[in-house]
Amino acid sequence: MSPKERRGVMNALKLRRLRRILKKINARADEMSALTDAELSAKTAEFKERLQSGKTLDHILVEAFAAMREADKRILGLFPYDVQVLGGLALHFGYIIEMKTGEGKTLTATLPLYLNALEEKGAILVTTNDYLAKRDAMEMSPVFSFMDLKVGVGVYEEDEEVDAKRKREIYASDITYTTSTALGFDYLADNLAGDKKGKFLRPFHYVIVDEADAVLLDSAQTPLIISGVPRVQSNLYDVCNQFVLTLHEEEEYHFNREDKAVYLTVKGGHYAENYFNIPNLYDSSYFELNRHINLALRAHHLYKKDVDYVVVDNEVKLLDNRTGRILEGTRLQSGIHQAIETKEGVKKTKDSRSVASVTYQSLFNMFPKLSGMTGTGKIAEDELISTYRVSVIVIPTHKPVIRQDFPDQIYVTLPEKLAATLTYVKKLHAKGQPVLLISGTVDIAEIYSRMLLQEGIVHSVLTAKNVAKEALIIKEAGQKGTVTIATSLAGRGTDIKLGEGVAELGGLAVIGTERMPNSRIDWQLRGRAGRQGDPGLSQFFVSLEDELVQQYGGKRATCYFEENNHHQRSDYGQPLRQRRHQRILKQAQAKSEDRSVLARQSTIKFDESLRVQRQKIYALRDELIYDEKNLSQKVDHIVDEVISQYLASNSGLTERSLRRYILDNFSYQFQEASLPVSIDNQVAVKRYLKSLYYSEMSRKAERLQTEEKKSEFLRLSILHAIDACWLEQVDNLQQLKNFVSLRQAAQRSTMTEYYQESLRSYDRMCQAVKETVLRNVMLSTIESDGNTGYSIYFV
Ligand SMILES: Nc1ncnc2c1ncn2[C@@H]1O[C@H](COP(=O)(O)OP(=O)(O)OP(=O)(O)O)[C@@H](O)[C@H]1O
Repeated sequence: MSPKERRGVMNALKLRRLRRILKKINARADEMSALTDAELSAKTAEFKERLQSGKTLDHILVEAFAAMREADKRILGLFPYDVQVLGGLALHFGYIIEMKTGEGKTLTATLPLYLNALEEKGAILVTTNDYLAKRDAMEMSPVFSFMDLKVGVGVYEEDEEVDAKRKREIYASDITYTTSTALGFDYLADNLAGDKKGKFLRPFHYVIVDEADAVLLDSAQTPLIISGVPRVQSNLYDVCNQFVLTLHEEEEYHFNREDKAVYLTVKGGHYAENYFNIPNLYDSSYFELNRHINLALRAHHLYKKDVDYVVVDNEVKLLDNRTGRILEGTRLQSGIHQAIETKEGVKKTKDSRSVASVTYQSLFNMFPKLSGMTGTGKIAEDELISTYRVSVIVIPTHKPVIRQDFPDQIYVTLPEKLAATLTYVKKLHAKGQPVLLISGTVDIAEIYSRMLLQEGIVHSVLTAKNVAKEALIIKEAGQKGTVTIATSLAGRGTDIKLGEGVAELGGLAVIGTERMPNSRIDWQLRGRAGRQGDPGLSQFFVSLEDELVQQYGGKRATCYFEENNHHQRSDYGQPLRQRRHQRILKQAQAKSEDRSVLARQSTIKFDESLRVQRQKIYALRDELIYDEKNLSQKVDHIVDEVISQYLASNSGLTERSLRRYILDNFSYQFQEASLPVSIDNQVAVKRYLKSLYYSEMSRKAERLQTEEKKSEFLRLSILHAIDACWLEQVDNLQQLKNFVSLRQAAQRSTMTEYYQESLRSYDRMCQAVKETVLRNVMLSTIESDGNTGYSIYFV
């Protein structure tokens, strides 16, 4: 049995189990429809009671689905089809469901959301953009309120100030519609809170991720980052920029375009040692220099002006290379932005460091129950299983898909492809068939737009600039005679209904102007036609000059292109018909997909130690925030440990060094003429240092007056210490990651090295936290405002 056949059998088996439950749900339909409105909505309270008395979700599953299905019919006028109930069941059981576009995923999700919200721990639906989150929440909330459940929306207007109290209300809702980005940033913000008042999230419970493959895989490369305090600006940018200008490719540095990797060769390493007059570039004392050389190399070779960024008004601004738009306010992290600024000779901005960051993998893996919906999940199942431990079920369509997917038309050059696409569009347009032309980038979309204008064909262009407006336009893309040009992101998640008489013309025609970096996106694009059993067609036009082929097509494709890239060919303008060209295309796409999988795996591996450390730190913070007992004892213990450690590691203690230690850690005003202990008597020194601590604590206790305030003071002292040291550590790990990737050149086992070093730095951080706690309690000042309030100033 081939892997594909095996998957088919597995899928059928999974569906069989769900179908048995579906049968039971169907059997309850009449009983539910006989209920009055009041009786139906009272079901919610009844289910909750049953859960409280020890029943599980699976006990009430059949009845709850049947009740919610009836509510959907009464309130929304939509009775979920059998396939939607199957989809809903799979979502409840923690699968990612593959449901074709237009099959009604929004309605499907109401069933498992309802069931899982009954446990009163919250159910979250995550979509890809604000517009969809708001739209789905608005459209579905009538049925949830009818069933006595509250709906919250986790996305806000751009200028809206949302405080923790309001967020707490939103996340306390039974069902929250939000986006992956909003949820990620909220998670980080919640864990930066200094007290209970600032916390707003409940522990994660159940989530459904819409467009699961896009969120869980494609976006998973870019972590969400909250940036903060600027790092001290380095002057190494300029010297390293000068240095890399003197290097020769393949001599002193190696550049792999496919892997997007650039690094010094062994010879380059020696050259750097000579250039900077240092003994060993890879020694840890030259960490910063090495890092800056790496940054400069990357700035020069991996980031292209006008492709990856533009320089406007003496500022480097990043471009979104999928849409070609400027990403306002977005900056590259960890010094690469500054390295590009140096390369372009513009003024360097401050290099801010990341205060907190999380990847989608870590975020969604925190949910005890994760499920998702997508039009194209099966292709990526292996990766979804290995990364998220969720498997995929393909849900059959309500009506058979009758869309025709034609084989690609492949041309040698871009102009041939453009001309052929235009001819095809004109042919379809002449008979009134609506056309949706989808391009990979804004540039190409604009070229097509100009060509259509020259032909006098009226059309709309959508480039994902204004999601809400574009949703309205794309809704109309199925009307007779309509031509719409869109980038692959524009208008997704919007249903395209066919206009009158369009079905007879063959339905909507989706035309792809290039193959996308992965076949899942191709299928999503095709899926915009032929929804719910509508007729439709899809056709891709491709050239050997396309980015995908150029980058991943290999030598044979490049040679063939170079030999045939001229007008004199007898078959100029004709599509290439040999099978080998289809094969080249397929292999190029497969290679591009493999690269992305590898890149994601590497991100996950790097993220692993950060994830483990972050969870420990966040748990520690929560313990401090919610559980304040025995803080005094805890701090006593920490102080004792720090002092012992200090004495143990300073056997040759002098009076001068002890004085310095006291000034740095115990009191700025320490002025006693002679120390009242013998420096050789460690026990006495320790006793003396502790006495300094105790007397300072009693001074502070007097100021703070109540036990409650004293406890608050200690809590803040620890929290500040953790936050300050953790901030360093996040930044450290980021730097370490860059540093270690650089060492890949030296063929060491980079991951092992990274894990070992990150563990060591974590231990160092824990020690630093304790030392900072001591300094915080000793050196902080408390100012009372004359009434009952006071402010604490930490060092
Ligand atoms: N059970 C149903 N009965 C009648 N109409 C339905 C039913 N379910 C969904 N629909 C309609 O089908 C259309 C498509 O729904 P929806 O946009 O949710 O599909 P989708 O699967 O989410 O699409 P996309 O993949 O674009 O997100 C909507 O107009 C919806 O009202």
